[in-house]
Amino acid sequence: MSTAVRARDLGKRFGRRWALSDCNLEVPAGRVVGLVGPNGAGKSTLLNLAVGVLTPTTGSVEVLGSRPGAGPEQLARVGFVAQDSPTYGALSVEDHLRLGARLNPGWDESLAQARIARIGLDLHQRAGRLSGGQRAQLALTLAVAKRPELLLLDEPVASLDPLARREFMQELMEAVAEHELSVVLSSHLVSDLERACDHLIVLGESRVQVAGDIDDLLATHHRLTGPRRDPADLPAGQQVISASHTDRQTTLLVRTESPVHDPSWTVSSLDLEDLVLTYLRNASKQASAPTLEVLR
Ligand SMILES: Nc1ncnc2c1ncn2[C@@H]1O[C@H](COP(=O)(O)OP(=O)(O)OP(=O)(O)O)[C@@H](O)[C@H]1O
Repeated sequence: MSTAVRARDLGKRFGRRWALSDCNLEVPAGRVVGLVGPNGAGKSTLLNLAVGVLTPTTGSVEVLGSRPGAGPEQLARVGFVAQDSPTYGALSVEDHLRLGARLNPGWDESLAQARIARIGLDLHQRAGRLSGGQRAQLALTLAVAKRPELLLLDEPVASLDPLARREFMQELMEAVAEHELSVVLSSHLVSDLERACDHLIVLGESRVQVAGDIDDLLATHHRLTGPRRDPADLPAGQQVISASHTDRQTTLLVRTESPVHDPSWTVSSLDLEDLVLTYLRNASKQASAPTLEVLR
């Protein structure tokens, strides 16, 4: 199976602050990947590293088997829509399509025209006069019509109203089905991604908290509720992600490849949001825990 994005010990530091650190990832091709995390988690940094806009401070990243931005061929294989769907305000929709055709060797003019017509954009309208949602659709059209193998989208629905959000994701899914794309898209909200994505990367406090196919993640994480006990007593292979206790009762969120047979537990499944929030809570607890530090 080919790999869309592979990161090895990838890190990026701005001044004294690590925007991303110790990032190890292997994203299979053909997936729609949701990249989720709160403000400042490192999502844009990871996408900008993957597209070659930023260079790593540590480690390496490979996209479709090559270094990001390695040359014109590599650039043609990757579509990128940066945060806030950048377009040229003074240029019309038609000018954008002409620019796309001029700059991209694999440009699919009929795809671009059909998409613009379907969305209902006026070819003569300047991009500066379009609504935020329309600009996002224009930017997505430019990225899709270059016929990339991988599409990287940085918070594409952030500025859209709920209906436009839904339509945008629908359009994206159609593009994925029609053109066998791999997609990585970032968001703060799991609910934006739940329907569309089959793979998830959760970033928190500049680190990957958990990553994997969503079906696997949901099948291997369970909530266990039962009489109060020490999580350290669990069998090997049951990794405790979070634990909470009352006087009599313990609730654990565990990750395990095997079924839980212990009859003293009531085992229930998690939804994706529970899972993401648990990992993010852990990350912020670790970040705020006091650490010994050598000051220079
Ligand atoms: N060019 C830069 N110079 C300095 N610091 C930066 C730069 N870009 C990002 N950072 C810092 O790196 C951290 C991660 O930022 P990043 O934009 O990757 O997060 P994000 O998850 O995309 O956030 P958001 O959801 O708010 O867009 C933040 O603390 C941010 O302030």
